[in-house]
Amino acid sequence: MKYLKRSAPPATAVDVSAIVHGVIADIRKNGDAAVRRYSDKFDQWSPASFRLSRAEIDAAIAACPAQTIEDIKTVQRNVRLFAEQQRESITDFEYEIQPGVFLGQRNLPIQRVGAYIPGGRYPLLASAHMTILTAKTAGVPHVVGCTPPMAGDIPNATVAAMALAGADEIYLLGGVQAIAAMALGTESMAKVDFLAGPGNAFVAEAKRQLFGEVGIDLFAGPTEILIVADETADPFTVATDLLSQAEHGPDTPAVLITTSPSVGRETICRVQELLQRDLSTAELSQTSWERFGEVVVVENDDKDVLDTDDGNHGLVDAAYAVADTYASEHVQILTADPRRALAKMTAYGALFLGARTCVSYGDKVIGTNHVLPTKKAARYTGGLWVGKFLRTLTYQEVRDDRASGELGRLCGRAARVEKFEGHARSGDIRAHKYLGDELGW
Ligand SMILES: NC(=O)c1ccc[n+]([C@@H]2O[C@H](COP(=O)([O-])OP(=O)(O)OC[C@H]3O[C@@H](n4cnc5c(N)ncnc54)[C@H](O)[C@@H]3O)[C@@H](O)[C@H]2O)c1
Ligand SMILES: N[C@H](CO)Cc1c[nH]c[nH+]1
Ligand SMILES: [Zn+2]
Repeated sequence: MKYLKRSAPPATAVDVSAIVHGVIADIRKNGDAAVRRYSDKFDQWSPASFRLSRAEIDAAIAACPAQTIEDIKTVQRNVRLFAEQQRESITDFEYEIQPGVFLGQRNLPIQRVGAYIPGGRYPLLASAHMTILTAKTAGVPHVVGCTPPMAGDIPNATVAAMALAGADEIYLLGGVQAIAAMALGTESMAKVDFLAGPGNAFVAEAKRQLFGEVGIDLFAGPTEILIVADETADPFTVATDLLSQAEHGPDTPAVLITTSPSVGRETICRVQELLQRDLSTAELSQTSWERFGEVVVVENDDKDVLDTDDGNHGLVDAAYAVADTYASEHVQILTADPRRALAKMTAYGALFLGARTCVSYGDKVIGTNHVLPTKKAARYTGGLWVGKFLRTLTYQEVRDDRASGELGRLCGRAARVEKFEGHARSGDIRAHKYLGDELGW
């Protein structure tokens, strides 16, 4: 493995965890007053009510161009159809584990969900489809949506997407103050059971700190992209797609793992060219690329790599293995046989197979969820999906006397091995009732 470009992260200047801790503690103690103070401080936003009225929501929708509304509906259809397929893949069942003994599973929606739609830098209306609509498809009866104001005003398209996705309440509130208000509740906002949605480092950390008091979907912080490319990849496409995500903020890792030194070198040149090519977000992208961009060449000098049973695939498989160690949020596969990554890779938020698709399709239009794990959370979770809004609940019923008595005997013995006399007696009385055993106590 050889680095053609290494990341060079700056020494961290802000203690995100401490700032978030302070804001949450203040909101816990002072409720609405503290929420207002932080909204004013961080977003210069202190309206009479953070909650939008029906008239304000209708006005926001009316202010959007007709094409925007039509596109929102088209994309929401894709997101809904995919989420519905996911919902159908989750089944309730009842299983007779032994004669007369029934064990079952039911999937019930969470009752109150808080959905965060990012909006600090960009009006990220697509996140409304991913959070609110997915929760609604899971059957959540009440969804509260929060998004920050945009330059001191209502982000019309975001509000339209939130409303069309089915939000029951919409608040123009951002950052930690929104997350804490939804999780803890205030005088004016009833608390939710579960928080979903992506956000910047402050938002992700606030969700992490509040986990336990509320459920959270996953750690979905600042965006990441990783591309695996072989010699068939077009460096112009690779560079364009790396920069598609680098513009999210100054903290976006954009990584290329390639088996081709020339694709690696060419991509670095193309990135520099593209940054000069009338890219309105070039400043952020450049900062991200300089600080967190990496280009890694997986080389041909490891004999074991090439001596696999898979012949020519050896080197590309080695690239997939390197990519897995990053457990990146988005992994795009630009190789001759992209579907092979499905079999070879295990650690990613979402895979994008082949040059005909791209991360932006997933972000904006295609229908898979774009709320995905970052900071290597893909090692233990996938992205947001209907299943995250469901609680898988079990139940049991014993319909046979003999079965109950026999389980009682087993339970008595099992509990006494663990010194649980009280538990054991619950078993004993059933063995007594149904099998006539003596109660020894
Ligand atoms: N992982 C995912 O699934 C995913 C999906 C979409 C977006 N994202 C990420 O979401 C993020 C969106 O970030 P954003 O900033 O544009 O919007 P945001 O809505 O997440 O955050 C904006 C809020 O941050 C707060 N804030 C800003 N500076 C602060 C400070 N110094 N102290 C405390 N609070 C502060 C403000 O209250 C503001 O309302 C990006 O990092 C993007 O990459 C991730
Ligand atoms: N790439 C983001 C997930 O990290 C999602 C997104 C939506 N719009 C633009 N980007
Ligand atoms: Zn994106």
